[in-house]
Amino acid sequence: MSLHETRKIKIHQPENFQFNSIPDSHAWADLHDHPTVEPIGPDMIPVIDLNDPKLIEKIGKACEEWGVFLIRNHGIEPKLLNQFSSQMDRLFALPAEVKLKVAKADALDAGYGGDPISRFFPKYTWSEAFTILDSPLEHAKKLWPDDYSSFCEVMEEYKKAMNPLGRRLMHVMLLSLGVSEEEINNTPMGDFSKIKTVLSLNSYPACHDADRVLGLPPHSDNGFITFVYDNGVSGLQILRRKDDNGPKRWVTVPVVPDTFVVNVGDLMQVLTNGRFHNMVHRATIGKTYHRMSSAYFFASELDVKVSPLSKLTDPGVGPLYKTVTWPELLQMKNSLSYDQALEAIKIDSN
Ligand SMILES: C=C1C[C@]23C[C@@]1(O)CC[C@H]2[C@@]12CCC[C@@](C)(C(=O)O1)[C@H]2[C@@H]3C(=O)O
Ligand SMILES: O=C(O)CCC(=O)C(=O)O
Ligand SMILES: [Fe+2]
Repeated sequence: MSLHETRKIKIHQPENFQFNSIPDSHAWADLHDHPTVEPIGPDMIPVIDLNDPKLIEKIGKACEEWGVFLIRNHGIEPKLLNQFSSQMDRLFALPAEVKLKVAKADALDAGYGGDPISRFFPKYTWSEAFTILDSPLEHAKKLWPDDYSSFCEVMEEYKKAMNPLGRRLMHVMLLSLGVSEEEINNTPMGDFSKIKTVLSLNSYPACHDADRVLGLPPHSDNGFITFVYDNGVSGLQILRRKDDNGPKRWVTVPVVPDTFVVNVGDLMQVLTNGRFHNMVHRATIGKTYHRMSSAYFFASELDVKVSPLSKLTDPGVGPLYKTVTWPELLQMKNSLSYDQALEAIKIDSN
């Protein structure tokens, strides 16, 4: 099975997002299903310094309690991040007719278009995305026939720099659960050829009626972990998950310079046998500022079967999830209700 065997997507970019009033097709009714709160007090999302002597402990706690945290001192050069942001600006500033030259034919293809999850919701999103599966070269040549190399170089460099960071974090996460180095080496992260990464660039134009539109509907990511980097405009919100006796609420992720947001995805939940939980999040729209973000999905190669680590399965209970590949998860999200994929591979322990 490939990532591409999915339903067709239609491009639903509103005409450069210029409307006097929000069309019904883009007006969401249920954005206030839960209250939105600021990240303060008990809702303060952990910010973790990767040089912290208590790193393993802190990451483990953040994954168990939150499923999301910010990292600083991550080692990615500011110069590269500036170049990366400039290329994102350059891409989304292109006229709509140019971007549509590299439109995705299918929801999970590389290229320009909407995000794959919007198909599961009755309204369109106020966003556009550009997905890089392997090399962006073919698409960049169509977007900038005379000047495509700088985009490709920066995207490749970004992916190359992020890969070891992904490995390092996954390593620390598993160490925090008491998994030994040897066991980690037997997981997909122990073998470079078994990791697959995808880079998605997202653009969320400002909207005068921002409370009625949505950038990305609530979802969890499918891979192990995702790194989000944005242009300093807030908009990402997470659904507070930890059962802290409080009501469910959307917590706005703070904008902290020089950090990445890291979130736990579905494959990580499977690998850790539910010790770490995926994290539901959404992207909201601002009234004044155009937000841009990138999501670097760190997952396993398409044919790698991910199953709970034996070290993390309870002797009497066994694994909680059946073995699954990344495309199988995507496929299940396609054919079942969007949030039922992990339920579908749950092993009934009775
Ligand atoms: C490989 C990919 C990861 C992704 C699906 C995609 O083809 C490109 C888009 C990614 C995205 C973004 C929004 C949420 C998500 C779950 C989705 O449906 O499309 C992720 C997918 C993922 O996490 O695997
Ligand atoms: O834009 C963001 O902050 C989040 C993007 C995201 O969740 C995704 O691409 O899966
Ligand atoms: Fe996401």
